[in-house]
Amino acid sequence: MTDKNVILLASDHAAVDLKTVVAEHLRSRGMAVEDMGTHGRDSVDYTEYGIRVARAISEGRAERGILLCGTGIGMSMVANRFPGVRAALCNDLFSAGMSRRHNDANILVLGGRVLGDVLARAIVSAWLETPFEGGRHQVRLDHFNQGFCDPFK
Ligand SMILES: O=C(CO)[C@H](O)[C@H](O)[C@H](O)COP(=O)(O)O
Repeated sequence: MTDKNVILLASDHAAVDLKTVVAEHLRSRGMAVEDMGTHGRDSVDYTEYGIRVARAISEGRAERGILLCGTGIGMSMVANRFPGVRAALCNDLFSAGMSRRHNDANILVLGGRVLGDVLARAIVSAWLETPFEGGRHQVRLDHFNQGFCDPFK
């Protein structure tokens, strides 16, 4: 069973400060946050923390997550390997909205060395508030579920 009101969060050391900003922003919006680490500024591997959130979303333990690393690139690479995960790296507002409207993204990825606090908060709000449009976009997402995008099928 998933809890729609819980957002899973994780980052590496490069984005741990922005993760705190994002967590406070989510709580101020009345959302519950499960912070899956890292919790300090010591150097860690983004892979270890990315899989925590991606696996939980893939297994249906929560509906949405937010991952952060220096650029967001590494976390995106990790998360999109998990079945059912649609992770979107959005370091701008337009992409954040579109990742929901067209891609039904269930993980938002942010770059802690790219974004300032104000823009990061705005991106998170846009991502939370924007609904999926369905229709032709659902047809395309179904292709993922049907193995259409699997290279060896
Ligand atoms: O994975 C990344 C890039 O795709 C992240 O930006 C990491 O945070 C970054 O590579 C960490 O770099 P560092 O030199 O080890 O701090």
